[in-house]
Amino acid sequence: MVESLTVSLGSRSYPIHFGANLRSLIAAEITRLRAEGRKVVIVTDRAVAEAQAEALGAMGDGVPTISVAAGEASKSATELARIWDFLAEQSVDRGGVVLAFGGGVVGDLAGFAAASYLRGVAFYQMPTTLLAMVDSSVGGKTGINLGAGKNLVGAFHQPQAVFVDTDLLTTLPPREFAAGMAEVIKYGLLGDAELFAELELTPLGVDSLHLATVVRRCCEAKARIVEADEFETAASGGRALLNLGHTFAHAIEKNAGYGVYLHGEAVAVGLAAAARLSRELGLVDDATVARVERILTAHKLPIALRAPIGVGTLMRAMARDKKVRAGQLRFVVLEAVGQSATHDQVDHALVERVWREVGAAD
Ligand SMILES: NC(=O)c1ccc[n+]([C@@H]2O[C@H](COP(=O)([O-])OP(=O)(O)OC[C@H]3O[C@@H](n4cnc5c(N)ncnc54)[C@H](O)[C@@H]3O)[C@@H](O)[C@H]2O)c1
Ligand SMILES: O=C(O)C(=O)C[C@@H](O)[C@H](O)[C@H](O)COP(=O)(O)O
Ligand SMILES: [Zn+2]
Repeated sequence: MVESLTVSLGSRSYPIHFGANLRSLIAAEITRLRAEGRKVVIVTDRAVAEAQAEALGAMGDGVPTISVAAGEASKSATELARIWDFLAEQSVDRGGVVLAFGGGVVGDLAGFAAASYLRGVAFYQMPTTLLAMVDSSVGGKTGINLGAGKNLVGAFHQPQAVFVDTDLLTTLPPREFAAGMAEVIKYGLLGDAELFAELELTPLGVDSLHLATVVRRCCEAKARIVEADEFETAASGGRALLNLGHTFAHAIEKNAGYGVYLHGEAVAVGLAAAARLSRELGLVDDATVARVERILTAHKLPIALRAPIGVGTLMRAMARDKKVRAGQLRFVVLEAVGQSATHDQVDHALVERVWREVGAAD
């Protein structure tokens, strides 16, 4: 059975479909689009194309497909240009449709190619990682990395629809499943204390009977946040809350070298750091920090850097964060488990102390 929820954004509204064997639904959608004379292309990565060859074949029989190398390094200007060239070679016109079949890397990259090619063509998301199902496939943030920092070039471009089939996760490597759990735990921390408590009691695994329910709950949370603040312009709170842990995480990803920490692993260290920063600011107590660290560890996620990176280097990378205004860092902090807020004017000395606590070097 297919269940759906709508992300309500006026003319940019779209459904998120949940169910098993959604490939037949998407195959039908592709057939409908092609019957209307619309050119459909698929963007995926090589590991997904191999692990999910059957699903890809069932959906994309005869559909031109481009595969990028698996991993964060593909979120680059080089790969973006390769996809633009592919779209041109395939004579994709303004009625064209890009289907992103993969994790967050494929979704962000293909989504930005769709946002920019011919000044914008339609795209669909079929996420294949836990992280992409609960977070990156919803909300329309697309983009690539620069040497200077994560996601520094991109666009808001909402998909036409998202197809979430948790059966695709059976081939996902355990380390990648754990990385997705960092974003799930993020949802608990930023606004769903009940979800957090459930995960504390029973860590979620790929075999958990309620996996699909948890995925849907995260999508619902993200949909409501995005509906309220699509372009992340709220003066406080709003969509920026989805960035909990990310001011730290993006500095780690950039400085360790893209791909050394999976995004979710860097977010896990970032969540631990955000909890510690919230304690420094007097917002939460030691017990809350301990709960955050315990739940991350229980889901096989890091809570400290694996190898030291200099505090100065990390602080300089943070200055590139997209939440910075007039040179001031903006952090997402915890007020309790299940309650978060944005916080401006944080003393840099406190941030440096937190970096050292999670393993940064002088
Ligand atoms: N746009 C957003 O709102 C948003 C939100 C969160 C994260 N992101 C971005 O998402 C990216 C991380 O996404 P990710 O964690 O999905 O990583 P990913 O896209 O690199 O996928 C993880 C790995 O798993 C493999 N894989 C994917 N699905 C598989 C499957 N079903 N079976 C076997 N292997 C599979 C991939 O080939 C890859 O090697 C980062 O670039 C991050 O910045 C974006
Ligand atoms: O959708 C959002 O908004 C998010 O912040 C979700 C994050 O998990 C995601 O990593 C996002 O790509 C970060 O965006 P950025 O604007 O901080 O680069
Ligand atoms: Zn993220």
